[in-house]
Amino acid sequence: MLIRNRRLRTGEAIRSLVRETAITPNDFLVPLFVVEGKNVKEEIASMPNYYRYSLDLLEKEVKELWNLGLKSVLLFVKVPEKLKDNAGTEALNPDGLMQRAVKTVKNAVPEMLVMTDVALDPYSSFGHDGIVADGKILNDDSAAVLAEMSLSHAKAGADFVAPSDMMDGRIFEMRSLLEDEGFHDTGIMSYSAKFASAFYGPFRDALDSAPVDAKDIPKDKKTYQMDPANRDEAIKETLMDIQEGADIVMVKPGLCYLDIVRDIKNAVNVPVAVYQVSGEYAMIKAAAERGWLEHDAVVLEQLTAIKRAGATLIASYFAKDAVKLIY
Ligand SMILES: NCC(=O)CCC(=O)O
Ligand SMILES: [Mg+2]
Repeated sequence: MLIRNRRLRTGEAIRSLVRETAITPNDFLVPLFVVEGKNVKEEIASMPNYYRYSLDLLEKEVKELWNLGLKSVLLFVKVPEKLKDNAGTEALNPDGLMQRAVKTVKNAVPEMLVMTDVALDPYSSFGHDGIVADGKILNDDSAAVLAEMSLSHAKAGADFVAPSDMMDGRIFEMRSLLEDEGFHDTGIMSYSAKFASAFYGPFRDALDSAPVDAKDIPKDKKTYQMDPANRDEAIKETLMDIQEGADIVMVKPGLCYLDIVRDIKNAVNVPVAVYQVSGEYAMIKAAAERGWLEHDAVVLEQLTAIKRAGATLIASYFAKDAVKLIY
C-alpha cells in the first residue's frame, strides 16, 4: 500500500494542519429576541438557555457579544397583542420596538452590525408574513408595506434589512425605495430560499407569531414559503433576488437543506447565509438534556457542516456557545 489516508489523521497537530473548514467568530450572525418592559430576561420555553430581552438588558447582551468577538446581530421583536393588525401598522411606527431596539444596539456598541427582520408575522393579528384577504396572502400590497418597513428600519439606523417573508418582488420594492430615499448603503440580506419547514415551531413560540386557526385564514405558510421538495426553484428564487438587488442571499433552514446551500454557493457570486433555525436548536438541546447526544460536539459538528456546505455566514442560536468552544 503506497497511499494511506490515515497518515493525515495520526494526531491533532496534523489533523488541524490539513483541516479544510474552520468556524470562527466572524462566521456568526446572532439572532436576538426583544420585548417591551424593563429588566426582562425571559427564557423561551422550547429554546432552553435562549432569551427574550427588554431594551435595557439587550444593551448588556450586545456588549457581551461584542466582547466575545461576535460583531453582527439580527433583531426580532415580540409585539404586544393589542398592537397587531392586518396591515403592519405598528411595523412602521418610528418609535416602535424594533426601531428603538436598533438605536439601543447602536448606542451600546456603535460598530456592531445591525440587521433587522422584515416580515409582518410578529405584527400580524393572523400570524402571517403579509396582508390577508379572502383567505389569501396579498403579494404586492404586502411587498409595498415591507418596503416601507425596511425604510423605517434604515431610518432608525439598521445596517441591513433582512426580509424573511418570501413575497415575490419584495427585494425590488425595498431596494428601489431605499435608493429613492438616499439609503444607498443600507444592505439587503434576502431570505431568498426559505422553505415551508416544520422546524420553525420554537421560534413562533418565542415571538407568539404562529398563524392563527380561524376561518378564511391560511393555516400555514405554504403559499409563500418554498416546498421542501424543490431544488431548482431555490436557485431560481435566489438568482431573482440577486437581480433585484439582494446583497446577501439565504437558505433556511440549515441542516436539512445543505444540498441546496452547496448548489447555491456554486451558482452565485454573493455571500450565502444559512439560518440554523429554532427547531434545529431545540432538537440538540432536548437530546443533550436527556444525555442522548453530546451537546458541544454536536453543535460544532453541525456548524462545521453548514460552513463546509458553502455558508459564508451562519445565523445561529448557538453562536455564543460556539465561540466559547472554539477558543
Ligand atoms: N423569520 C424567522 C423564522 O421564520 C423562523 C426562524 C427560526 O425558526 O429560528
Ligand atoms: Mg422570491
